[in-house]
Amino acid sequence: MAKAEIGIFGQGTMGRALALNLAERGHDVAIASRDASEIDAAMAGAGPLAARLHPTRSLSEFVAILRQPRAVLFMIPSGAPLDDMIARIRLLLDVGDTIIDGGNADFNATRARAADLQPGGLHYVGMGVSGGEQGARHGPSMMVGSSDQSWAQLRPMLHAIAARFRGDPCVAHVGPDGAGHFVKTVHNGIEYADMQMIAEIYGLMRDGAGLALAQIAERFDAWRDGPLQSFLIDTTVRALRTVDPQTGHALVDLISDRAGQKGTGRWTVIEALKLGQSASAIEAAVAARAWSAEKDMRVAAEHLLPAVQPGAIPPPEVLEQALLAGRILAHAQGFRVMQAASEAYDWSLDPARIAEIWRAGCIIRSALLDDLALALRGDLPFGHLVLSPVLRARLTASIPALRQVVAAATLSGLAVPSLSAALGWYDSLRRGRSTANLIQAQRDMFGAHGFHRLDRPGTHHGDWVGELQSTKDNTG
Ligand SMILES: NC(=O)C1=CN([C@@H]2O[C@H](COP(=O)(O)OP(=O)(O)OC[C@H]3O[C@@H](n4cnc5c(N)ncnc54)[C@H](OP(=O)(O)O)[C@@H]3O)[C@@H](O)[C@H]2O)C=CC1
Ligand SMILES: O=C(CO)[C@H](O)[C@H](O)COP(=O)(O)O
Repeated sequence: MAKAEIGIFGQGTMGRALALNLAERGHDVAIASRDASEIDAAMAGAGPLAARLHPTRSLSEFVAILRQPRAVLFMIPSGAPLDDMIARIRLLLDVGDTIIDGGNADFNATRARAADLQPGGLHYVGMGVSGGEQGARHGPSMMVGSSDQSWAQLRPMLHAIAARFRGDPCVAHVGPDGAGHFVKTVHNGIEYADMQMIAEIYGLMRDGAGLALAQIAERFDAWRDGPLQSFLIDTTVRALRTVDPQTGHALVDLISDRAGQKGTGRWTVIEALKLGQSASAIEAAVAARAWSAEKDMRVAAEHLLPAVQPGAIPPPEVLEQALLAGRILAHAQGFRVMQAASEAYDWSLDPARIAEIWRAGCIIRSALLDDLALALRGDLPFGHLVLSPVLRARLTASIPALRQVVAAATLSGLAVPSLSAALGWYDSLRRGRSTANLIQAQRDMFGAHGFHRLDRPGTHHGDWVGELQSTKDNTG
């Protein structure tokens, strides 16, 4: 008998937590996994909520227990595992049923999957879910890309389980097909930049100022209630204060300094470049993770390349403001990329609503997002957050600190790639006259690419003086 309103395939970290969240809000959920022991563990750990969970042991049993039109949520790795599961389950579904991918997926693949399923009458939803295990269990932030029909079907359940910010559910139908996964991808890109900038400030305190771990934790702790207030600063304080029970050492000092990455940061940068945009602070964060992985080379390089004597590191209040400026700029880059995608794919993304649903539940939730939501609802000259009156004032106050920190780090030979990329972007935007006139001259000289003049219309070429020294050398 069809009993369940939704089915969740994949009972790993996220699938299991979402199933319990739905059950707690009174929804009947069918659960399935390729691994029967995951189902047993999910049922055993559900306590009284087990009454609302319906364990299934085969795909046909899973589909049969779902009310029609069916809604099947996959919480498994994107890519080949998902494609394989879609190929199997589509044979069992009926016209009007909906497949939802709640994992982190490349939005291009989401669009292709939606287009592939549509002729057979199946709906496909790409839904970004953020908040990690705790978010999924007690209230995630969700970014839904779907048809209006699928949104109407899913909305009551998603509203019920979403995180709430002052009563507002942190879930939105952001656009069609790939829009939800695109927005989630950019969310993760911002997450990468925020984490990297926090790590850069930690590095300045550790390697520049020579502070002990407890002192660094104290500094971050003091920022928890100020303008940097956020989930990621909270996680930083907890990380810095956790002691390994086996050794009695600070756990963070025992963790290998090679960062992992599953792809969403990289996708943000790739899509930004494809759209003719730059997300340089996010790119620097992706690159920093990649460089961190080259541990053996770095250890060797420390002895082969000249050391730099660290100079004075700015005081905590300056570090705090610098981190705030960097955070604002990373978000501004992310929102700029989303705006470009919205135009390119005709999505009509509502950036203010996106900021609103990121105010609770997700990994990048922070006090800043409330300001961003306000700024995005207001006047946004040239579509740039850095020009909104709210953020202009914030940046005017905090950019001098960012300059001070980037300068001190540079002179001390301490890498702050994300903070300095953010500052470089800000300084590029801030100049009415760039240096691209020289680039245009070079392009015309070596490739006859042409240029526009300030004093007359049309495309022109230069009558360049002299000859190229390198050409003379080669022919001589
Ligand atoms: N963890 C997090 O903080 C977040 C994760 N996500 C995304 O959610 C999705 C699930 O992540 P998470 O729950 O953390 O991952 P887990 O590794 O905890 O669970 C993955 C689940 O997918 C199943 N699975 C793996 N490969 C296959 C396959 N080839 N066919 C069928 N099932 C398969 C696993 O089964 P088995 O145990 O048998 O391998 C398991 O049930 C991912 O797309 C991830 O990117 C999104 C937001 C946050
Ligand atoms: O989506 C998330 C949060 O929003 C996940 O935590 C994400 O998988 C982390 O990415 P990575 O493993 O690349 O650091």
